[in-house]
Amino acid sequence: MADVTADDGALRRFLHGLPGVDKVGLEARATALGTRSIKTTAKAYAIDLAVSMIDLTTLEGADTPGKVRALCAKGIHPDPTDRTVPKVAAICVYPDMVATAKEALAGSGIHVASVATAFPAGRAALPVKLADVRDAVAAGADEIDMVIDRGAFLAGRYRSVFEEIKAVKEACARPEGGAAHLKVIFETGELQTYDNVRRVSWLAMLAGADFIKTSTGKVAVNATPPVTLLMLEAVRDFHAATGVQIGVKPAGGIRTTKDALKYLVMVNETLGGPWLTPDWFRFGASSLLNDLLMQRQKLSTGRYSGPDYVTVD
Ligand SMILES: O=C[C@H](O)COP(=O)(O)O
Repeated sequence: MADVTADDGALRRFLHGLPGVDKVGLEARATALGTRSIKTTAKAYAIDLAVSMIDLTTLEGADTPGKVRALCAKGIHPDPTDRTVPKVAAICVYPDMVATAKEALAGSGIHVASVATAFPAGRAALPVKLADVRDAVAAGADEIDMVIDRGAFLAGRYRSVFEEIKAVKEACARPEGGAAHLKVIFETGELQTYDNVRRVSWLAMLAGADFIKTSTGKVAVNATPPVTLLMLEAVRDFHAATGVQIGVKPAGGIRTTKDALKYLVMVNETLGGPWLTPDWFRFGASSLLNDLLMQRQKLSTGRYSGPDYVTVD
């Protein structure tokens, strides 16, 4: 693929040259994939897969070290009475909680993800955003979830967004070698059109995103099936054009097993097996795990357990 990022004009021409999104077709595809039925054995497998793909999240101003430690314990053993339940993929916290989470998760293999770049609004000068990222990486973050500057994107300043993502990617490097993985959050609920979602997906992937993520969970409209499907298709097309595999993370408002399974069907149908692992697909969610545990219990015993079975966050 030619270097479409060589200068401002080339980048703009490329992004505006992407095919326009057929809104009706996209929404119909997302609805159709959401109505596929899943057989009981496949459902049990899919529930455990979904658990293993969760970035178990707490992003509240009132977060305390105790709350973060409790969340980490839950991520390691989601059901203390049943050690066959898999662990989650990551615990997602603000940068000042990274060290606490890192310590609580030591030896578990669960990653610490941290939001950065003045999450959730993304409104700060670049040096402040980069300091935020370096702080989280120095504290031990394995993954950085940055937010893009939606104002710049909507004003058509694509180069600025591109350069910011590149700079954040560089700030993810650890002095001792290696780097935190970079997830780029679009806040799709603020991007106004599906065409913008397709453009920003390509922009982020060209700039070096390891993952593209829908939302912060902090605005009115968060992850939706059509937007996620559009991003999965962009990842498929980027892979076909460059050979580079990029991960996808819908986040915000995904609370039920039914919804999670719809997303897994979309991944399977759009990208296939290579993406059906926690390395390449995640759910950003604070309460989805509880519903997955309840449905898992229902599948194995035929009934829902009592209200004390899962911890209520
Ligand atoms: O990235 C994760 C989201 O902030 C979680 O949103 P949620 O509380 O709606 O699950």
